[in-house]
Amino acid sequence: MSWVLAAWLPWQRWFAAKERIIGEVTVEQRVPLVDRLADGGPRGILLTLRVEFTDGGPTEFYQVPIGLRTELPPALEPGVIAALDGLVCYDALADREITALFLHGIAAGRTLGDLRLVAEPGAEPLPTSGTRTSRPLGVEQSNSSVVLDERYLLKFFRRLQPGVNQDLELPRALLEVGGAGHVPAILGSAQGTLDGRPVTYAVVQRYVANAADGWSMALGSVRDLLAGGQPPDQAGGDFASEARRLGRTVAEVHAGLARARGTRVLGREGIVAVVGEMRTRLAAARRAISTLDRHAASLDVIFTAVETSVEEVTIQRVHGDLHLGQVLRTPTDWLLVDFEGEPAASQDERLRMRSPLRDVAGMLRSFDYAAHHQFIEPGHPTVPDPAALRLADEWSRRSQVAFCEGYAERSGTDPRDQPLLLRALLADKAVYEAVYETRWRPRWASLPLAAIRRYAREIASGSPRAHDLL
Ligand SMILES: Nc1ncnc2c1ncn2[C@@H]1O[C@H](COP(=O)(O)OP(=O)(O)O)[C@@H](O)[C@H]1O
Ligand SMILES: O=P(O)(O)O[C@H]1O[C@H](CO)[C@@H](O[C@H]2O[C@H](CO)[C@@H](O)[C@H](O)[C@H]2O)[C@H](O)[C@H]1O
Repeated sequence: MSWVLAAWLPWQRWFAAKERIIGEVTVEQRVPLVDRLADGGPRGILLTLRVEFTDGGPTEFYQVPIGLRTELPPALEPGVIAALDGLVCYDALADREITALFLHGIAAGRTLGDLRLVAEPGAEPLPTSGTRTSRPLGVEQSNSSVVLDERYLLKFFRRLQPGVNQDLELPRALLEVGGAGHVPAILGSAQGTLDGRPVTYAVVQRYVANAADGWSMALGSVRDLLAGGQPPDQAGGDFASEARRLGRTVAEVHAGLARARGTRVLGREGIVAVVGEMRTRLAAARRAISTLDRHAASLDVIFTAVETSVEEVTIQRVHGDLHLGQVLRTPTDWLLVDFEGEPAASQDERLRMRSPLRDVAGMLRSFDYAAHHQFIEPGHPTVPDPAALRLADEWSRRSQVAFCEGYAERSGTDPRDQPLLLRALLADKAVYEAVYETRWRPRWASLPLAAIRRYAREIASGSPRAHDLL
């Protein structure tokens, strides 16, 4: 079984270590979930896999809910892993008879081997039986989520790291301080132990059915704008009021996280350490993307400016990977999802306090992505039409400014009032994105690379003025 999984894992979207060569896969834990083989149903097992690599670097752990059946219904075929001893073995994510067990198990407070299924204290109770539908969410994601009865979202954290997952911890923290209005309600979780420490296998949230994700909304707005050919402030596709509202929401979530987990002030030494991380990230990115070499000196100018001129930075727990795909627009509000931080981050990195401007920079980058996404669509000319490019730039700038204004309305401070730090964070995020895209979606890499080129040019042409950043 281990060698079968070793061959199967690298092909899975959620397998994070794409660039490393697997040495060995062993089953770290095996939790029997159900055995209905005798009456034509599935046998379900939750496997925790220990993955070692030939480079001798850090071990990683992944979970795979496995199903075994004598005959596989067609809907489960995409998940097939192998045929084993007369049974078909498959990733059980699409199997309602297995996924519903988590929902019902949480409702009943069941313990299965090392796995504890726990209802969230004070939350709306989950059903103990009778779940009729279960469908994989079917969106681009780093983990795997399933929608049950169009009402509950069961999210399996594929790569397991010891410690309570931040996607559970931070929404809980917000609830403690009465600030959970901007996140989907957490209803339950699956907990276990890994390396002797608690680990979160999965969470159940309220599925927000009547919502549009920010990324799709932004793309729609840009499309409308280009179809009309009017400047964004006169066109139907203007996103500024949504961006302003989103800025307010993000500021409120930051205020909630600060109330719940506190803040600290980072002095010069701490700032130098943070800039050191940015330099390390850039150096690693340059090893993977040689075209970054020509911009490195300019980016370093801004990093040095932060080190030498920024006296102190207030830090706190933040979202960690905020972008338009992580926000949902309901009829009344914006909600934030996925507090896990950047997918490749270690648990220690995820727990670290950061400047809230890191999230602001993530969202500002996202407006830039949405505005320019049209230019990387298949069939689009390699050199964009200058008029379309001008409109896209204007859409991005208006959305960024409106977001900052909304943020300032609620927090009392405009992110643009910290131009050096904001610019360094924007550059750092774009460097992260360049690596992410090169690894996962090479066609998209030109989006952050174009931004890095632009930042480098702006930095080289003089020091940025406070409100002139975006
Ligand atoms: N509670 C929810 N209700 C509705 N849609 C959701 C919910 N949580 C997440 N989503 C959608 O699913 C997508 C992926 O979720 P996310 O938590 O970001 O997964 P991952 O950590 O695997 O990337 C989000 O971009 C959002 O559009
Ligand atoms: O949502 P995840 O936590 O998996 O975040 C990762 O994937 C994102 C893409 O799905 C990636 O975001 C980048 O692309 C988005 C559009 O698809 C864009 O809105 C973001 O601004 C851009 O960073 C994210 O960086 C990565 O960590």
